[in-house]
Amino acid sequence: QDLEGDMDVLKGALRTVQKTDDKAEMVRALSDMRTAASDAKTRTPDKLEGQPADSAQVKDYHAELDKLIGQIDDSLKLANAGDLAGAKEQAKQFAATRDEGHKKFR
Ligand code: HEM
Repeated sequence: QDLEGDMDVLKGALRTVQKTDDKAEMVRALSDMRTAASDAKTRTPDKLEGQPADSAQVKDYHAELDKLIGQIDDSLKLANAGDLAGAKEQAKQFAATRDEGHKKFR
């Protein structure tokens, strides 16, 4: 799984999160997003190729993905509690993190 593949999973699973009314399906989609975001942390975007692992930019890349993972966990908590509307509301915040990440690293 490369970074593009991780991003494609994020995109597809987010669409499921936004439209499903099935608790198990939503929990699965959010879990898939969590796995993809964690995997993305092990990849290097082209823009950061050659940057040392401890550089400010690489750290910021990881921090942006950790922010997304934290938001996914908040949504997962709600979904697991059966609050699908709340989980969807929380998932609206993913887009801002996505846009931030893309502006800086895509
Ligand atoms: C829910 C959140 C996100 C979604 C839905 C999303 C979706 C996508 C999609 C659809 C692509 C194009 C992939 C392709 O070419 O097939 C992409 C590329 C990319 N995204 Fe995201 N993204 C998200 C969050 C992030 C975050 C948080 C970061 C950075 C911290 C990030 C960094 C990148 C980079 C670097 C690329 C270019 C990858 C490449 O083609 O090599 N994305 N993203």
